[in-house]
Amino acid sequence: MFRLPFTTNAASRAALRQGPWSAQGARRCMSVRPQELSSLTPPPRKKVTIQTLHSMRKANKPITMVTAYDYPTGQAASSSPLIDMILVGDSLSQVCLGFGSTTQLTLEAMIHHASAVARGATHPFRVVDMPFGSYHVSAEETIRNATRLVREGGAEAVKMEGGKELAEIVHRLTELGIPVMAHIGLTPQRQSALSGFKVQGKSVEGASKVLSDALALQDAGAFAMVVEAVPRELGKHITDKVKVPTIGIGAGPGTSGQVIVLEDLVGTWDGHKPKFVRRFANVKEVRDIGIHKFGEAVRGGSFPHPEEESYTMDPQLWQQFMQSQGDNNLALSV
Ligand SMILES: Nc1nc(=O)c2c([nH]1)NC[C@@H]1CN(c3ccc(C(=O)N[C@@H](CCC(=O)O)C(=O)O)cc3)CN21
Ligand SMILES: CC(C)C(=O)C(=O)O
Repeated sequence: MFRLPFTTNAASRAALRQGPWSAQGARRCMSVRPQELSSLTPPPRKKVTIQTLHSMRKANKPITMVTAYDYPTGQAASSSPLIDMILVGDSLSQVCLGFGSTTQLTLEAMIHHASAVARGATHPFRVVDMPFGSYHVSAEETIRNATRLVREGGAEAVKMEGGKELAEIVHRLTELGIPVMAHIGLTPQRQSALSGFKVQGKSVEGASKVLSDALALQDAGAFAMVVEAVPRELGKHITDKVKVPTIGIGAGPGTSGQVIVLEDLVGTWDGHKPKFVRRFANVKEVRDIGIHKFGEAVRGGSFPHPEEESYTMDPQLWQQFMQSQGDNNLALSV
């Protein structure tokens, strides 16, 4: 069921479902009577599944994925029918929690945030990152942690960073019914071992390592893979060689889809900006103007407006109350 918060009647729900992406829809909404709306609105976007994603890859229809970290961003990521997948990425650690790297994120924090995203999300397929250390110790512990992400975090699949060394655990999880999205190329959790955030697969050996990781993880059962920060020639070549969807971030236009951090694309993150980030909106500016205007209005005494933005009490009851307090000043003070 397609859920929309904030609305109380069927007509406004239908109008909202039409959404800001459809200028034509908006015009129609204004020109027809509410009871006619439901017949004009397109059906809500169907729930995206692994099968949907595999069909899209086959049909060469680019797949879209954005990150989300909490209930409102889960809703935001679901606000367009053009978004297919949500990633509760461990970039959460930096973008949302203010840590210096993704390695500081705990499993508990990830579960806390992923479950909020799941409550806000509608049709997109939800993937949750396994935090650093949560899939490193043993198969048993990895399975226990992935299970918690599914059961408590609402994950429909988990993602883990690494190459062929993960093939065995990817196979195990897949067999148990926990779909795994691989993450190859630049793996930010290994930032220290890689001596920084560097484009991967630029040398002959490097390119062949990333390709062999992709093939090994596909064979192990990964249903899709993130390919991060590799030359675009390699991004395309890997996509041609594997059958599962490749979702690129800094891997060029030749992958099956693209993923980007939500705060990067809407412009609320003003930290480091990798080359592959495009800012599609400047929400930070709008947000900060709003906050400043609130400050100005309170300082200037124009907020809140006494009638429009506050409550009042029956004058007789107010009088009784003041008398009960032994106070003879009966005038309303505000
Ligand atoms: N806001 C945000 N966006 C992200 O995409 C992101 C995060 N945070 N945090 C976790 C990881 C870290 N990521 C990063 C971070 C930096 C570069 C980066 O600066 N890359 C260099 C490559 C330079 C080269 O080797 O040529 C660049 O300049 O783009 C890439 C990915 C991607 N992830
Ligand atoms: C950058 C994307 C792919 C990611 O893994 C994250 O947001 O954590």
